[in-house]
Amino acid sequence: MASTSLLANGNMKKPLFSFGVISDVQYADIPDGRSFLGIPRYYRHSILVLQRAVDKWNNHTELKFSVNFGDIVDGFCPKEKSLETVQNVINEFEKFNGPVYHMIGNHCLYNLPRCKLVPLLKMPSIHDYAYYDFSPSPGYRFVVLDAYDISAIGWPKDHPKTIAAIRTLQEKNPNADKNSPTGMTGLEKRFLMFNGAVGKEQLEWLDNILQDSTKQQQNVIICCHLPLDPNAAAAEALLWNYDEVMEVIHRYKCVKACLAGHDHKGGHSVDSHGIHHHVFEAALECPPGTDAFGFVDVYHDKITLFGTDRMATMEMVFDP
Ligand SMILES: Nc1ccn([C@@H]2O[C@H](COP(=O)(O)O)[C@@H](O)[C@H]2O)c(=O)n1
Ligand SMILES: O=P(O)(O)OC[C@H](O)CO
Repeated sequence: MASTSLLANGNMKKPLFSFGVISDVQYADIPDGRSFLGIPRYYRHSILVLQRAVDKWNNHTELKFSVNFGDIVDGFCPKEKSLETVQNVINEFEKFNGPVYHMIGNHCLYNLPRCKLVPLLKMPSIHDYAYYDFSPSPGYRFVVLDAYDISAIGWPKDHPKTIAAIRTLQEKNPNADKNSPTGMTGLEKRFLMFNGAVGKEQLEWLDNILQDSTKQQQNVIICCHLPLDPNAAAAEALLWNYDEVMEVIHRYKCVKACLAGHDHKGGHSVDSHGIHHHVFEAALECPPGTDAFGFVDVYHDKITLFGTDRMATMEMVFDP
C-alpha cells in the first residue's frame, strides 16, 4: 500500500538507478530459536526469504546491483558446516543478475575468519579489509564501511586489532561476559563484543573519499552493518566509535544517507545535519511465509525504499 501511495504522490519520475537490499539473513540449518531477548528466529526459513528477494530483484529487471548488509550465516551454525553454509548463501546471492556488494557482520565472523570471508564475498577491497567504495552512476558514490575493523572477533587472537578491541572492552564493559550490557547505562551499552569500531586508517580513508566525492559533486550513501545514529537503533547495536565516524561525515555535505543492519527490528532517524539513518529489518525474524527485503529507487534529491512485508517503505528526501 505504501508503495502505491508513494507512486500516487508523484513518484513517477524515472530514478537515476535502483538497487536491492537485504540484511541479517543469519541462515543456519538448525531448528527455530529465539534471540537473547526472546524474539523468534527462523533459521531455516531465512534462506527462503533471500531466495524470494533474488527472484523479485531479477523480475524487477532494472536493478543495477544489490547490497547485503551482513550476517549471512548465524553463529549457531555448527562450525564444521560454516564454510558450506556460507557458500550456500553466497550461491543464492549469485543467482541475482547483477553485482552484489556485501558487508561482514558479527555472525559471519563467528563462523569464518575475515581472511576467508573477504575473498568468498568477492569484496573489492585490499588485504583482509572489508571496506571499499563504488560509484554506480557519475553523481553517486557508495561507501561500504567495515564495522569490525577493530574487533575481538575475526582477526587472529594475537593481531594488534584484536588486542586493541579487547583493551576497549576491558575499559568500557565491566562484565565477565563482554556481550552483556548489565549495569551499563545509556550509549555506553554499545561496548559489547558483538559490536566493533572503524580504525584510524579506515577513518582517514573515509575522510579522503568524502573529500573527493565533494570535489566530484557526488551524493554519498554510507553502508555499514552497525548503525551510526543513536536515534535509529538501540544503544546495544551501535558502532563503538559511531561518534568519530559521524564527526568525519559531518565535515562534508555530500553524505545523504547512512544505511545499516544488525538491529533486527529496524529503525529510522534524521540527524542534526539532515542525514537519514535507516536500519533494515532482519530477514531472520520473518515468520514463515513472510519477507523482509526491498529495493531502493535513487534520485538526485531523494531515495525511496520499497520494502516487502516486514521491511518498511520509506521516502528519504535530502536536505538541499
Ligand atoms: N541485552 C542483551 C543482549 C545480548 N546479550 C548477549 O549477547 C548474546 C547474543 O545476543 P542475541 O541477540 O544474538 O541473542 C547473548 O547470548 C547474550 O550473551 C546480553 O547479554 N544482553
Ligand atoms: O544479530 P545479533 O544476533 O548479533 O543481534 C544483534 C542485536 O539485535 C543488536 O542489538
